[in-house]
Amino acid sequence: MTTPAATPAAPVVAIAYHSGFGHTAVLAEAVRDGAAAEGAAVHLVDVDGITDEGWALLDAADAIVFGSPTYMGTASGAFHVFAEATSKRWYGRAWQDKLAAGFTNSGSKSGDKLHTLQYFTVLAAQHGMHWVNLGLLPGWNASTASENDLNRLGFFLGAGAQTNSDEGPEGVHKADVATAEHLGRRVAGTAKRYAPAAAA
Ligand SMILES: Cc1cc2nc3c(=O)[nH]c(=O)nc-3n(C[C@H](O)[C@H](O)[C@H](O)COP(=O)(O)O)c2cc1C
Repeated sequence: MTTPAATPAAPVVAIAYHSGFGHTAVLAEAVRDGAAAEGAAVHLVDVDGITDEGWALLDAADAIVFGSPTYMGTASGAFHVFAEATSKRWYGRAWQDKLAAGFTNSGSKSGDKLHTLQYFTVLAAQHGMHWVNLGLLPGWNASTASENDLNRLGFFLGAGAQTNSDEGPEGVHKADVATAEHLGRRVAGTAKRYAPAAAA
């Protein structure tokens, strides 16, 4: 007698983000859409003034995607306040073995965004989380390439976006939005395979 194949539970992805002026929020929503398209239950958690309900959503997630604008070459002050407050989880190893990933947005093409993504990886490692990288080759790096390529800014650690300093949230580059969607799909797909709760 054959038993039906187990249907894995939908993975739960939480996006812990800050956005001072709404640009990074557009990317958070794109990560959400990508993860949802891959079958995840997704929660957007604005970490600026995070509530008990927000903390509970993060605690219950299989994967937490960190997102922040790059301010002065690192994550924003509000994100750092949140990161320091995660120390309570760190003491109890509450996030051990969850998946983690990250995205950032800034005004310059580079703007030292790599440092923000690296900061997220260290935060994740301190919590014993497993980092999910972007998983894309760099775009826009050949004579035949286009600025509309996925991963047009060529990051490997996570999704990097650039928004012109004189444009509002509607100016977030469509290729960067698509790259953030890709990250959401990748995190949800990885959670289906590896996250303890999703595989249970
Ligand atoms: C205090 C401050 C510091 C900034 N530092 C950087 C930086 O280091 N590199 C950069 O490229 N852009 C920098 N910017 C520009 C922001 O990253 C950019 O405006 C971004 O789109 C803001 O995203 P948000 O609307 O989600 O806050 C800075 C902006 C502010 C307000």
